Amino acid sequence: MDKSTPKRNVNKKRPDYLEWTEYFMATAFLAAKRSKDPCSQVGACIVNENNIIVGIGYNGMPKGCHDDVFPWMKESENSLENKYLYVCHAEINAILNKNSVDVRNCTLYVGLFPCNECAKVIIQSGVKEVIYMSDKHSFKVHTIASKRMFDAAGVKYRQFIPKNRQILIDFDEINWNDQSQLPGSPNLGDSITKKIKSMSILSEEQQDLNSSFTCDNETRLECKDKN
Ligand SMILES: O=c1ccn([C@H]2C[C@H](O)[C@@H](COP(=O)(O)O)O2)c(=O)[nH]1
Repeated sequence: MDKSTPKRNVNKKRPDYLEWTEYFMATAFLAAKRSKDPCSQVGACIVNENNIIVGIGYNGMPKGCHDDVFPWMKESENSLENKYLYVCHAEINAILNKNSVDVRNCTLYVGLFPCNECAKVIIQSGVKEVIYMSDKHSFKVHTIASKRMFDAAGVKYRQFIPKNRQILIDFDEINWNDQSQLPGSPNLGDSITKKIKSMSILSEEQQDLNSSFTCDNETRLECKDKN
């Protein structure tokens, strides 16, 4: 184990677990990493009353409209060459991707306050609450219209205030061979590579592949927008 890692009490509940709201917003931000939009990557995560995720989505081109073919521009004089006529918003994709019968009484976590078109679909689908990260378009008419509709329809909305500005995903964080987790298993060191190499179960070629994997196997979920 890393000498700098503080000792943990293996007989007590882990204190540094993710709270539900952090977990769901982080899931929305992780989904946003799939977006090809060069300017705004938006992710959404829909959760039912039992804290079960029932839909995830991000902004992207519709099926069959290839994202290498359709435009990502935003300021072309020819509006047919701008992305806006084509991109499916994250909220719509999350609702359409649902793996439950419906999303009635669900909560939608989203990176950006929903536009008026998304707000209509959110209301009609029965979502009861929207938790958003950024309200950077609050002064724009489509956001004002969204809030007017949410207020009239009784859809609650509130901004997510993160406890931590960053949540780190480190594929090496969990030491699977830590004796305190798996009594009796050998502690072969912290890195997956070291463990697998010392078990001598991989060919040279596989070990090389595995080493290159461990160079960049860290994903940072950054809450870039503070608004
Ligand atoms: O509620 C929303 C609003 C916007 N989006 C997507 C649509 C576009 O891909 C970008 C916005 O691009 P800008 O360059 O920032 O204008 O965000 C969404 O998914 N949901």
